[in-house]
Amino acid sequence: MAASSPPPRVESLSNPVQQLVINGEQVPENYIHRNTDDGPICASFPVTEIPIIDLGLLTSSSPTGEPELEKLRSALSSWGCFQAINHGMASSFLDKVRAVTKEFFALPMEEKQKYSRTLEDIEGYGNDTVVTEHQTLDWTDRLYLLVRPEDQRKLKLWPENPDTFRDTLNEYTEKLGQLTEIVLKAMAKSLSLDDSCFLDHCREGALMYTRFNLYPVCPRPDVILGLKPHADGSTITFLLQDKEVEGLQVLKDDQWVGVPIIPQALLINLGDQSELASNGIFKSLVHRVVTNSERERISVATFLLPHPDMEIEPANGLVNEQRPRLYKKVKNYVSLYFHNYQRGKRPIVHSKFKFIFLLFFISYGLYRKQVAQGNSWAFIEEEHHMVVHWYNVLSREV
Ligand SMILES: O=C(O)CCC(=O)C(=O)O
Ligand SMILES: [Fe+2]
Repeated sequence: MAASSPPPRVESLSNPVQQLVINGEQVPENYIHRNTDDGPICASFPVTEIPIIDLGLLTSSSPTGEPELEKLRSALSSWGCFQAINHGMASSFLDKVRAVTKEFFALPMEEKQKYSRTLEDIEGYGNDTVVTEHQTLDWTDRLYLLVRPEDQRKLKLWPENPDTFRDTLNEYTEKLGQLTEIVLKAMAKSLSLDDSCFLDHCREGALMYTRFNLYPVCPRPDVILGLKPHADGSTITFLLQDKEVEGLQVLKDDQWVGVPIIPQALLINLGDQSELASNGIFKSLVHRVVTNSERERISVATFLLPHPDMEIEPANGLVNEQRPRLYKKVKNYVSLYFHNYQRGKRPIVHSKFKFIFLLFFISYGLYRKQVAQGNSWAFIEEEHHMVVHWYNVLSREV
């Protein structure tokens, strides 16, 4: 092969991390983070209070709901997540979801491998797809299942062991479906938009995937991550954390901070598709998972995604002359997402208008010209608004 030809395409499945641990194998090189632009990997970053939102108050029509809506808007614009309490699920039920997750991962390897994913599919039991030779792998095993729409479920990948697994997942999905409506409506209300603005993305044919994560005990937590930094590609994500073992960290003001465990809470993360639909007012949460040399950890993440044919773009009410349109229209964002994730990149960057700087450049040029001609400020302002207006109109068509 000529020296200039591209390296061969590497696409394969990696072995379950649990298998490496059981076999006592040396940690393969491709799990080690060599150049951490993202700062040191450290499990002991400060644990900080994440905003707590009472979902019962969000649905209340009395004035007590107003401050909670304001809290929600502020949490999603500054953090991109919140701890949801009073969500209608009993603590004993959340414990049951955690218990079936642990029981599944505790099964013998041959039993779990009955549900193994293939290279062509994202669903099933397994680990990262290796897409490039430079990829750093995550220290985690997963069981990834589509739970909605129900008629698209691949039941052959749904464990029959433990025997309560399927019923528990069914009930959990049902309950998260109810919460979805509450949260998406409140998100719209908090921005003074029509109630259906975010909900419309997730009605007919919307997808819901649940991912059961296991982070086995790791011999090198100083250089290995459970999950590399990412923001979810979803509209929102519901995350049920391990009840005892911490590990999730979020990026806040360029610092990694640990997320405390509130056993009865669900952490709700804002995904890229809502950042985009809110024209950047809400921020999708950048997060990662650190590993632990003493205890394994589990978590259960449920991702809510628009139907792949649905076009998502900044809401009309959030694009104006003061706030130009920041993102392009996207469709099937998740396909873009996976391609980038394994390469450690953020796909939302590709949805940003690259030529927003042009807007400022043109405005500045006009400003200089008008000042030179001695025109009034009001005239200059009017011309600036016209430029922004045309930018908004034209960027809609891209
Ligand atoms: O395990 C966690 O706490 C986070 C999981 C997560 O971020 C994901 O599955 O996308
Ligand atoms: Fe995530």
